[in-house]
Amino acid sequence: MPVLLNLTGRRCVVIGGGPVAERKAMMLVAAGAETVVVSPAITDGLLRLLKEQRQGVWIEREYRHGDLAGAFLAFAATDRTEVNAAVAAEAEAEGIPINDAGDGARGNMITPGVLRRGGLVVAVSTSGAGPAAARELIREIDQHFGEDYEQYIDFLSSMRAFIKERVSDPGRRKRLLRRLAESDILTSIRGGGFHRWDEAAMIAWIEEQTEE
Ligand SMILES: C[C@@]1(CC(=O)O)C2=NC(=C\c3[nH]c(c(CCC(=O)O)c3CC(=O)O)Cc3[nH]c(c(CC(=O)O)c3CCC(=O)O)/C=C3\N/C(=C\2)[C@@H](CCC(=O)O)[C@]3(C)CC(=O)O)/[C@H]1CCC(=O)O
Ligand SMILES: NC(=O)c1ccc[n+]([C@@H]2O[C@H](COP(=O)([O-])OP(=O)(O)OC[C@H]3O[C@@H](n4cnc5c(N)ncnc54)[C@H](O)[C@@H]3O)[C@@H](O)[C@H]2O)c1
Repeated sequence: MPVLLNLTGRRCVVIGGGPVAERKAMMLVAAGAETVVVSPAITDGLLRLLKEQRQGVWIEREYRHGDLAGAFLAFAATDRTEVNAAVAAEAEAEGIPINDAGDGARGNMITPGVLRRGGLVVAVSTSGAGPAAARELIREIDQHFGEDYEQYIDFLSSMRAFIKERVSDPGRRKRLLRRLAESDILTSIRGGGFHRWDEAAMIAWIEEQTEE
């Protein structure tokens, strides 16, 4: 069951500082998490992120039991199986979800390949069968989702908020939201002929749907 987590301000701990840890930490910082990396050495990319941009904290030493205190999520990404296993055991004991980059099955959460277009999120997972294949599929999907989707999601977001604010009857609201999802706005955005709707246009659309 894939879920999207809101990580804003949440403490997330990454153990290890190689390219794999860098990928996980970048994702956490982008999600607004309070990111903590514990590792005696880190990649240049992580150094830039954590020290120069001050987006997160680098604890410059090996993992110690207790490093996961207060963590919302934990990531074990060292190149040492016994360390990753110890991190996984601490997380398990503390009830903290754990991603083990060296052994997907030992952890209880895996990171899928992800494509984002504004609010649109496409995730691809092979359930650990072939992570490189997940990455390739994302590249393929990437070609099918242009910037037009970003505009489309923006439009859906403002229109949905407007409908929720103006239409109180649940049945009518549901019908309108379904019509909205079925509308050909995306086609018109793609054709280049779409202009942001003002309040009058939104009201007109709602009335048009109600008349039919
Ligand atoms: C999608 C992506 C997201 C991300 O990491 O953020 C991701 N792996 C990526 C790339 C990648 N990983 C590996 C290669 C080398 C080729 C190969 O082996 O196939 C490449 C390709 C590359 O680097 O180009 C090796 C590898 N990966 C795992 C193991 C251990 C094991 O098998 O359990 C080993 C063997 C290690 C060893 O040999 O020791 C485990 C996991 N990797 C996952 C995710 C989770 C399952 C996702 C799924 O399948 O749904 C899972 C279970 C746990 C996790 O890490 O969450 C990311 C694409 C990022 C992007 O888009 O750029
Ligand atoms: N999940 C994935 O996507 C994926 C992809 C490739 C490899 N892997 C696995 O993940 C592991 C890490 O990959 P990498 O390329 O980043 O490895 P790496 O060897 O480049 O980096 C390992 C990092 O772990 C740190 N480290 C070592 N011992 C530590 C300790 N006791 N406490 C804290 N940090 C410690 C090192 O300082 C280093 O920064 C690999 O060994 C492999 O098993 C996973």
